[in-house]
Amino acid sequence: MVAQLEYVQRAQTQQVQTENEVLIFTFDQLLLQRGGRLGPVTLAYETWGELNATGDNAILITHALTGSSHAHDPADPENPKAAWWNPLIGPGKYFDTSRYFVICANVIGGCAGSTGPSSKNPLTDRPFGMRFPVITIRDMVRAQHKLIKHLGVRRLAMVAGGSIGGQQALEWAVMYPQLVEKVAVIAASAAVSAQAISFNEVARQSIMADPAWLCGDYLPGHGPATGLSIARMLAMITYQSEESMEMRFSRNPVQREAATAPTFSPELGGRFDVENYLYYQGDQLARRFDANSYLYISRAMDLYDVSEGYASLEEALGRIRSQMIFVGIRSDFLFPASHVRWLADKVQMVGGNARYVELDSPHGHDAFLKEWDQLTEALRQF
Ligand SMILES: CC(=O)SCCNC(=O)CCNC(=O)[C@H](O)C(C)(C)COP(=O)(O)OP(=O)(O)OC[C@H]1O[C@@H](n2cnc3c(N)ncnc32)[C@H](O)[C@@H]1OP(=O)(O)O
Ligand SMILES: N[C@@H](CCO)C(=O)O
Repeated sequence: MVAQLEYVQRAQTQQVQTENEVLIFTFDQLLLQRGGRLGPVTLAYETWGELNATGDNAILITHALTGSSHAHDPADPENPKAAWWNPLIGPGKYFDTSRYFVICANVIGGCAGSTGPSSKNPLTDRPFGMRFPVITIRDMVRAQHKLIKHLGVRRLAMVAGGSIGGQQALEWAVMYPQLVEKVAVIAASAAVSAQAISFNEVARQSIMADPAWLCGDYLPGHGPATGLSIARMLAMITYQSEESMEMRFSRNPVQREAATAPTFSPELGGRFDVENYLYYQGDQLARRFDANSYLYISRAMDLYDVSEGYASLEEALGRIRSQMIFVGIRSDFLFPASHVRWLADKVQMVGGNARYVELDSPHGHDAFLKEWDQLTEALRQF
């Protein structure tokens, strides 16, 4: 009886607890930045800690391109592989769940429970595929705003994220200046470079060139695995650095059994350890991620320009009221540290409260998923 009552209460608030602790919030519709509307919209999210009575101890964590709501795993809290920001979240950690109510939601366009191209189009009862509308970072943030209102959050103590998560964090500061006390923008800038767009476009072309892509109408489990895997191989190069790849792989021969046997002559591929690493990473992503989501989210990353819709970049950044920290990574060539520093300076120039910190890491862009001590130290400067 009690269980049934709880179910009814949850259903009334459109919040349903699933087996793996991922919660679901559904709302009617979202008006989209590029026109049109999406609805109903579902967000899959997780929370850790308790919201206080005044509703002002919440922290929103925003994820990157292939992430999910699973930023923390209380069942395996010391394992960085169990959840993507596990070493930063938990009781006594930087995002201290004994004091804060930490929230992370899968972005719209994603494939980890939130509405995306693999969701059913209510008009056709089939997956959206390429009928999914173009979505932007601002759309993702507006959907998150609905979620935090639904959860009873009155003011966010912090929004923090890296890469596309950093773009979302920045957008929070500009769109909802009164709602956020502190914002951490990690390895992200005001808009990506031509070089970053180029890498993303080659990745998308490799997905769309795979005959299994079928113009986006592939059946679940029968997607363009080869195209997606090549897209990830390319992207993994951009998440590292020449320095880290030399350190890790150099010209070493394969050190372990090939992850996916290449179909061509062994003389033409699969000889070097770094090749094997890329095959493995490509294969892993093809198993866990939806190719159409990759197209849409990588495009949202390209399209993001914090000044869009404002008279100038200064006008956009002049809206910021939060205390800002910008974290660059010395060896990041996808979001170069100089671009992150430039943005921090711009925020200061328009009167904002911004600080820049640089991680002295050889690990390239993905250092925000590895350099736990440096990240904690940088964020502690808040
Ligand atoms: C933040 C977000 O929102 S996005 C989500 C982030 N998560 C991901 O990207 C999930 C995929 N994970 C990864 O790519 C990585 O673990 C990162 C980016 C977090 C760290 O990258 P790395 O420094 O390369 O990590 P690591 O050394 O653990 O290697 C990653 C994998 O490659 C394998 N690997 C490492 N070296 C080699 C090699 N020489 N040959 C073949 N495979 C290799 C590892 O065994 C590991 O496999 P596992 O994931 O099954 O344990
Ligand atoms: N490795 C991260 C970085 C992208 O910014 C991801 O896969 O989402």
